[in-house]
Amino acid sequence: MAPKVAIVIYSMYGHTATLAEAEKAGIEKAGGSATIYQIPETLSEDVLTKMHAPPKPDYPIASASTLTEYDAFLFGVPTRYGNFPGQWKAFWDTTGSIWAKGGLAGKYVGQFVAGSSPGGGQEVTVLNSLSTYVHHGLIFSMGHHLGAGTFSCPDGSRQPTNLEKETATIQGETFYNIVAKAFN
Ligand SMILES: Cc1cc2nc3c(=O)[nH]c(=O)nc-3n(C[C@H](O)[C@H](O)[C@H](O)COP(=O)(O)O)c2cc1C
Repeated sequence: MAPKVAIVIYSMYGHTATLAEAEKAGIEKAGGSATIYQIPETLSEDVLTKMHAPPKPDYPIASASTLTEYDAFLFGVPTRYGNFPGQWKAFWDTTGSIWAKGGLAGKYVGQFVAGSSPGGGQEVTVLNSLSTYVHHGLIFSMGHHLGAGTFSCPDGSRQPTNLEKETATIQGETFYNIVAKAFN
């Protein structure tokens, strides 16, 4: 049976979304498939406009039940003040009970990141806080100690390079090959 993989992201300016597509390409290259979700936005349209955020990408919104439908996850996490965004905290707060009850034990997780400067964030806390719940949690790291990554420069103008997208694709392919072994 092939594992079902969800790539779950928060992306305000599109960098994390670009890496998510590259990760998905890697999973497909390995013979798997993946669905990209985004977690709910918590900021108002007015605030998003003031932050010059473009319209959201057209991905389905992840919910608590989403997490129970998949075997493995790659989380796309942009950096906010050296940590993960409040949107991710709000999502864990609403879904953490599922993780806490062990309802997702045996799931595999990995992550990739975006920031304004190389290594700008401490997003590892997303997985650290989760891995206490998720047995066999697979924290797969490639290149940057938090998985594939990109940086946007302070004005957001720098887009993910081909090398960064290639690293994300390699991470997706490798992640799927490792997880698929556990399902065969
Ligand atoms: C409120 C705010 C705080 C940020 N804090 C950091 C930070 O601490 N370190 C960093 O490297 N980048 C920081 N950034 C830059 C974002 O991580 C960067 O724009 C990244 O590309 C966001 O990913 P996205 O394009 O998918 O939204 C911040 C951006 C915003 C809007």
